[in-house]
Formats: sequence, C-alpha cells, structure tokens
Amino acid sequence: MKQQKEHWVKTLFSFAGPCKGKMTLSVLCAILSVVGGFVPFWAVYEILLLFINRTATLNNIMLWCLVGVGGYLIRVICFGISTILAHISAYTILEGIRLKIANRLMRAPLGEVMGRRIGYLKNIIMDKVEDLEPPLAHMIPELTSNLLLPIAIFIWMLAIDWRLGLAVLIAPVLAMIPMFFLMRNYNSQYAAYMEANNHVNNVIIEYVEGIEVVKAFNQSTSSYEKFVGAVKSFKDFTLAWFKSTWKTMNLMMAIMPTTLLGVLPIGLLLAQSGSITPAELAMGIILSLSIVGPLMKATTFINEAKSMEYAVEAANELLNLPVLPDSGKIVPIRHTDIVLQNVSFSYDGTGQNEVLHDISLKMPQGSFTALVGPSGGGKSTVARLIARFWDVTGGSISIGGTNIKELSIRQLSELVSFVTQDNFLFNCSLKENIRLGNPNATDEEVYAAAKAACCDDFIVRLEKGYDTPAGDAGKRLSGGEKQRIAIARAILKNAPIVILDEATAFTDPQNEDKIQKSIMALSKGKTLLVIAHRLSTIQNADQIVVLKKGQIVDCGKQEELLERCPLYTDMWQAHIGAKNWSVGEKKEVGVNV
Ligand SMILES: Nc1ncnc2c1ncn2[C@@H]1O[C@H](COP(=O)(O)OP(=O)(O)OP(=O)(O)O)[C@@H](O)[C@H]1O
Repeated sequence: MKQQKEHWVKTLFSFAGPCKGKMTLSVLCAILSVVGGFVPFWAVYEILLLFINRTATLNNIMLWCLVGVGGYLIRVICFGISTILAHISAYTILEGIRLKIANRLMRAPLGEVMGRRIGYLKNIIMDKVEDLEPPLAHMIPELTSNLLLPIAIFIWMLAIDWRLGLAVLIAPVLAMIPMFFLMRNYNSQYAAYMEANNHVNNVIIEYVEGIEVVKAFNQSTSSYEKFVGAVKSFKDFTLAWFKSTWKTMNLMMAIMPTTLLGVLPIGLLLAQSGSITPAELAMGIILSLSIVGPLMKATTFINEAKSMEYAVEAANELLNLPVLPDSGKIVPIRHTDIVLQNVSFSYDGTGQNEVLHDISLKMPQGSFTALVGPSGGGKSTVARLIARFWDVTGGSISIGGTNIKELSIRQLSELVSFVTQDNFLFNCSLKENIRLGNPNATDEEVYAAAKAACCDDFIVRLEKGYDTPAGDAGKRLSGGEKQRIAIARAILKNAPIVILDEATAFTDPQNEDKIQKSIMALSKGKTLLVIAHRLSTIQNADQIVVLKKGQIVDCGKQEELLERCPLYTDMWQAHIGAKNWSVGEKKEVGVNV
C-alpha cells in the first residue's frame, strides 16, 4: 500500500525533538533582538523631541544615547545567541536525519540498499542533508527578525497615524505585482532546475565511479565529453532561467525599497495639516527606510525553503525504505536442513517480473548443494533469499523446520555465513577485519582462522603483518587474497550454514588450490550451498541443482546429471573444453569443496 506523503516541514521538525528547548530559546532571543533593534529608533525619536521642544541638555541627550546603545547591544547579543542556538539545533536535526537514514539502511532488506549506487547514497546522506544546514541555522534568527521587524514597524506607523501606516505599504504592495509574475512558474522552474542539478550529479558520480572502466576501454574522451556536456547544459539551463526572470526580478527589487515615495508626500501632507508632529514625520521617514532591508532579505528565504523541501524529499527516499520485518524472536533450532517450499520471487514485488517460479528444494544438514545453470537463471537470487536479503514473494524458506521470517534477523545472520566475490575490507587492520566474523575471538583464534583460510603466509609478509591497515593492504592484495580474508572471517564466524556465491570467481591457477583448501576448512561439517560457474569445483556435491529461467530443470549427483540432463552435460563439456583450452597442461584439481 502506498504511504501517504508527509509534508516536508513535518518531516523536518520530527527531528527537532532533542533540540526543542534550544529552538524555542532561539526564537525568543530572535524576538528580543527585534525588540532591542527598535530601541535606537525610539531613542532617536526622543532626542528629536528634545530638540523640537527645546528641552535638549547634554545629560538627557546622553541618557537617550545610552538607551539607544543599550538597545543595540541587546539586539546584537540576542541575535548572536539566537544564531548559536539555531546552529546547534540545525546540526542536531542533521545528525538525527543521518542517524535515522543509517538505521533505516540497516533495517531495510539488504537488496534494497545494495540496489542503490554508493555515490547516490553518499550524495543524499552527506550533500543533500548538508544543504539543510544553512537555511535551518539562519531561518530562526533571520527570518524571525526579517518578518517581525517590518510587521512591528508597520504597527508603529499605524500608531503614529493610520494613513502613514498605509503609506508605507504602497511600495511593498506594488512590488508584489512583478513578484506575482515571478512566482507563477516558480515551482515548475525549480523542479526543472533540480532535475538538471541531479543529472549533473549523476553524470559526475558515474564519471568517478566508472573511471576504471573508462580508462580500461580508452573512453576517457567520450566520458569527459559527456561530463562536460552535462555541466554545460546545467550552466545553460540556469543562465536561461536567470535571463527569463532578471527583468521582473530587478523591477521588484527596484520598487521594494521605494517606501519613501508613499511615506514622504503623505507624511508631509499630514504634518502640514497638523495631524502629526514634525518629530513623528521624521520618525515615520526613519522607520519607512528601515523596513526595506528586512523585507528584501525575507524574500530570499523563498528560495531557501524550496531547496530545503527538495533536500528533505531526497532524504525521505531513504527514510522511507521498506523495513524487513524482524520477529526479534530466538527460536531453538535443532538442525540446519534448509527447505525451499514453492518459492516464487520478483525483485519489484510484482507477479509480472518473477525471476523464481515455484521452486522447491531441500538441502539436508551437513550436505553440499551446488547451484548451477545459465547466467540470469536465478542462482544468486536463491542464495540471497536464504540469507533474507529480500523476503520471498510466494512460498516459504525454512531452516530447521522454522520459517526464516520467524527467526530474528540476528539469529538468522548467526546461522548463515555468506561469502561473495565482493569482499569488502573495512578501514581497520587486517586482524580486525577477520575478527568481524566473531568480535569475541582471541588473537590466537584470528591467526588460526587466517591459517586455515591460507592467508597467514601473505599477511605476515606485510610490513605490519596482521596490524596492516586494510586501506594500505587493500591496494596490494589480489582479488584472491581479499577473498581468502573474507573466508577467514567466515571460518571465525563458524556458522552452521555456509553460502558461497561465486566465491571461486578470483580463482587462478596459483590461487585455486589455496582457495579450495580454505573453502574446505570453512565448510567442514556445515550445510553448504555453492554457486559456481567452474563446475570442476562442485563435481563432488551431494546434489547439483540445475536452474534455468527461475525453474529447477534437474537435480542430482554429477554422474546422474551427466546421464540424463542435456543442459548440465552441455555445461560440463563446455567447462571441460574451456578448462583444457585455458590451462592446457595444468593438473585438474579434484575438489571437495
Ligand atoms: N537487484 C536486482 N533487481 C532486479 N532484478 C535483478 C536484481 N538482481 C538480479 N536480478 C534479475 O534476476 C534474474 C536472476 O538473477 P541472478 O543474479 O539470481 O541470476 P544468476 O543465475 O545468479 O546469474 P549469474 O550466473 O549471471 O550471476 C536476472 O534476470 C537478473 O537480471
């Protein structure tokens, strides 16, 4: 069911909980600063009165000067405090949004997160959320004073004489006419601007993320041209928008400050007729001039509010990621048979794009199952569903007789070790990277796992050995070495179910033996599911499941499949042919994965 869209302001302020007090205080200080800002005007008025009434003495002039300076100090200090509190509140809100996004990413189905590009996630979590800071931090003190000040001035002028009050409105009201024309297409123009902006962002991210491929295929010129094209078209778009608005914008900016055009003649007429005193006229003129600055500044917040709206909406995309339901229950599991019962699945949740159709399969505890089949057949999808990266759309998956949805996500992750070819190393030492498999493991246990995974030899050769930061080591480690570290991690985790998704992808003649040994160490006595294109690595499996177009074509031991499954026979022959062709004299490894 589609969620009803929450207004962006509501979303934003739902993060203001921890700083409500500070925000309120910030508003109060902003109001005080506006009040303080009036005191100098009042002091000037009183001094004018002293001169007009011929009662001015050095003492009373000094007194009013002090009052004026005092008011000004209150204005400056309160504005400063309000700004500091508003900044603290803004950063608290930003922190709240980022933490909630991180939390949502953890609770969302893993596939939802992995389906998004790193650049895209970084752009939202860092850049878009950061876009909120300047308007948020400045809105409270500045917008409060920029709106309150003109209102208060208007009331003051009404109090002097209602006609003088109305006179000060003439210029702002006239300025509204070009403003109205300016705002007619504002929403659609801003949307187009954001689209152009996102396009540039995407091209930049693609350019940086894909730089390896670009260089490898010598496409740097065309990629650079695409990049330059995007930047140029963004410039053209913004300039065109600017050009289409600058006349109306300048007209508005020209009219807005002309408050004197109304106040001066009307004020003079009123003074001449005796309705207001000369001091009140002078005061009216000063006030009408001081209304201009704040009004002009207030209009800039229209743009800022729009940019906030877009930033919150971008953050909302991640804040509203679906959450994988977590039963939170720890269910006693007596065995680790994995059973897929009539499993169907589509990545978009619709029946039309199903990638698995009614799959039933049993992987008994301690057995070795291999998934093979043509590319795109659904092998990785089956593996990911067992690890619950997504939930099945039909049927069920159970471990030890319990539907995996009934297990807490933590329990399931303790039951399953998932090793893929994307072996991410965190920015800490290699030792800590291996220890991620079991944070309570001692150093000795880490070394033992590394030895079992055949990584000890290359790690000790590094200058700092196990303490080498993964960032430094990562540049020097081969794909196969990184993979063995991931396997060491999984050995340390010692989960009863092991899933290897293309884990032998980096196998080369030098590495194959070592990787196979490490996999053997990892999978001893475990329920093992292996996805492999290299059929020689799975020929001893207890059952080989042949998957094609999301359906099980056949299932059996290698000998059985070679006898009755033409698809498997073709694949095997292609593999043997390719292997003989590629490694020639290399001895075939009889692997018991
Ligand atoms: N994140 C995803 N979103 C949408 N569709 C996906 C996603 N991942 C895979 N698919 C689609 O699901 C189908 C099965 O893909 P899957 O990766 O499971 O196949 P596979 O048999 O493991 O392929 P290969 O051997 O090439 O890795 C394919 O059509 C693929 O395009």
